[in-house]
Amino acid sequence: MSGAVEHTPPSANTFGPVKELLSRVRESTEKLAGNRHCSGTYALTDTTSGLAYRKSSDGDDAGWLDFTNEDILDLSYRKAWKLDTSRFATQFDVVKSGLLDVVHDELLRYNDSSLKIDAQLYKLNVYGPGSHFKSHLDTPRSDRMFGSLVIILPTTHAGGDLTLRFKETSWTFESSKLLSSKGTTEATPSLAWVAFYSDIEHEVSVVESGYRVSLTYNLYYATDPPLAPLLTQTSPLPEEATLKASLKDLLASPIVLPDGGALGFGLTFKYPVGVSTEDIDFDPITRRLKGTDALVKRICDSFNLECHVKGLYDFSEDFGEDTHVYLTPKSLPVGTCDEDTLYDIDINCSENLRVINPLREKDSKADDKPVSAQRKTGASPVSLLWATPFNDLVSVPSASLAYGNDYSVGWFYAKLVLVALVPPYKERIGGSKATDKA
Ligand SMILES: O=C(O)CCC(=O)C(=O)O
Ligand SMILES: [Fe+2]
Repeated sequence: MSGAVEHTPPSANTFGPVKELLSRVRESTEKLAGNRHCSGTYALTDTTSGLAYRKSSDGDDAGWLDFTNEDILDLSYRKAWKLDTSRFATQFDVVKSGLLDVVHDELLRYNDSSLKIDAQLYKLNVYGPGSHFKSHLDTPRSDRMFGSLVIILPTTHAGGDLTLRFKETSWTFESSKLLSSKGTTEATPSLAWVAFYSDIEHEVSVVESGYRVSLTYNLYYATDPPLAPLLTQTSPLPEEATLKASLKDLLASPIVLPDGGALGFGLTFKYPVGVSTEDIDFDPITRRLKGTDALVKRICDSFNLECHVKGLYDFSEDFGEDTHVYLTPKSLPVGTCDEDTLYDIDINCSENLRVINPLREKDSKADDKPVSAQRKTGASPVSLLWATPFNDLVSVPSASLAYGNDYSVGWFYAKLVLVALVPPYKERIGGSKATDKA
């Protein structure tokens, strides 16, 4: 075959050792532990504790709440209410408070340190006895939104804890306890705050007594370029060294992707992808990865592996062959998939990659034939080893419903993966030593 894949056919007896090296990379990637949330308290003063609000949406009758003196808190008889930012103003200034620097250190620890956080005040929530907030994910307001910051103001209440759930784990922020213990030991009350990636499921349990008042902020990556990157040094986690070592061994092996290819990492977090009729570019997400996803990229960077977030589209079921798996830098049109669509993907965009699994037990030549033998100029075939499996992790904002609620038309949302390009063995042996960049 004179197809575009020039790979040395791996003999079946090298599969075992390659799989072994790969499974070490997978295990060490899965063991990486990064922050998904961070929290604390913050002391208020008499110039940061006031909040003004309009009593009705059209009138100018205003109310004032002073959280250093919560006895005067005289809230509505209603169980729960919320105000958007057209109805209230708060003296507390999240930028001046320095909280965003802490959030940056904790949640954007592994990202390019020049990324800045833009916090947009979003809502004021008041929960009276019996009210709660049922489990939900925060709707992404843009592709740049990565997190949520919740500030719980110091009012005496019981219950109303905020629980975060991620995969099988959960974590509860008992703000009521934090606030009441602060209140008794300190002259000025403190607020309690928690920030988390907004694709993490969370809920507020029932408030048993008193009122719980929270301010929510949406956290975005700021668009304006920073003056100069901050040179912060973060101390590596022990698990990082394990991943580096296993990746080093993988890359140092001549039987692993001898002619080059790619490593694929299924992402751990969800990323907002705006739904539009235009192509959606996945590449900017490469710089906006969260937590351990950012850490994996950072470690790949340290081996000089070029990394890109790509969408993975698997049309194998539609065409009964497992060679119809594509990695694309941009979203494919939403709609049904037919031969023409597939032909477009395969032939019209040389940036699209067609995934070849070098560890397939079957005869790889036969598998290449239907696409690459007949269509020579299309998507470039790439030998790809899955370091961690891919999953359905792309969060589609509710705006997607603008297309209507009829899901039967067929939706092809990409699964997002981090693709690390691996140079051929001969080229990488010189450069496989991890630098101290990570
Ligand atoms: O009040 C809270 O603690 C959380 C509120 C919340 O999750 C939201 O407004 O989306
Ligand atoms: Fe929320």
